[in-house]
Amino acid sequence: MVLAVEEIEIVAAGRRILGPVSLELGAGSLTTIVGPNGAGKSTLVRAMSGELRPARGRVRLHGRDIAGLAPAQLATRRAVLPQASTIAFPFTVNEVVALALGQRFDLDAAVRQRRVGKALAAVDLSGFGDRLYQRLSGGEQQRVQLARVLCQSGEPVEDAEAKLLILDEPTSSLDIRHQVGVLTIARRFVEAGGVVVAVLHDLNLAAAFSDRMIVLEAGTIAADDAPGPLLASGVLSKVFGIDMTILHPGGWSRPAILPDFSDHGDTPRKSRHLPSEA
Ligand SMILES: Nc1ncnc2c1ncn2[C@@H]1O[C@H](COP(=O)(O)OP(=O)(O)OP(=O)(O)O)[C@@H](O)[C@H]1O
Repeated sequence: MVLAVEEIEIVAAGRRILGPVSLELGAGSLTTIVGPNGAGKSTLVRAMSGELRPARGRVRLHGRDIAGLAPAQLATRRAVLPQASTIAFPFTVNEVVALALGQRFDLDAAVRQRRVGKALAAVDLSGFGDRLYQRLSGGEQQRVQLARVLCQSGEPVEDAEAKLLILDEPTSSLDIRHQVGVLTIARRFVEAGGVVVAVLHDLNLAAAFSDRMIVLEAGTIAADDAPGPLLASGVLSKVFGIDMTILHPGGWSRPAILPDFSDHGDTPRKSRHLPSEA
């Protein structure tokens, strides 16, 4: 098992905001975490990354308690894309991505530059290296941050250990092509033996790309299953409090979800502006 979350509880401001939660992530799997605003998704992935200490329970990475791993040991085993990243200094794109290699004194300058270039190419930003990060668009900045994460992780498996990527809303600022691009990168990473866990708000993307979806509701796991059976169970309608129509264009493995507005009068299909209804 690459990551094991064992009965963790996170307490903030005297209140339990997550838990108890238990789950395991194995090599070669892409898991998405979905759920309403405030359900505890970011809290869970911050605990998985070792950033937040649980009040109870523990997180093990490759069998070792994550709380006992030094930052440099953590950095070579897991890489984290946080929900928001601000860079206060006028760094170039190359410099931001190279921050990922800060602790890797074993890598010489040529190897570092090669890794930075490879990561930028993966996110479709070749040629952006000398530009100032602060002057990029929101979506470009998000892709630079993903490049930083890819640069840090390197190969999906090294020394027979699968690497873990933790991505908190990696597609929130991206256009549709780059959303698909980012999740394709995540899929390639797991197909090469790595592990990815991603928080996503887009249920269609989550269903299309993940092996497993975990639904969080009020700090606990409401469902944990492969996308097909999970969507069929109706749990998403219950947790989000909205009727949904599930389409199955490609069979169970690639369902698509549409919100169902049919009980609420004005639906997009019944718009007065459609020529057929004029
Ligand atoms: N440091 C904190 N102190 C007090 N409450 C907190 C703290 N951090 C998070 N919370 C609360 O814990 C709950 C879970 O927050 P979290 O950010 O994990 O939600 P989320 O599922 O990621 O939400 P979103 O979809 O809006 O990003 C929220 O109600 C939030 O207000």
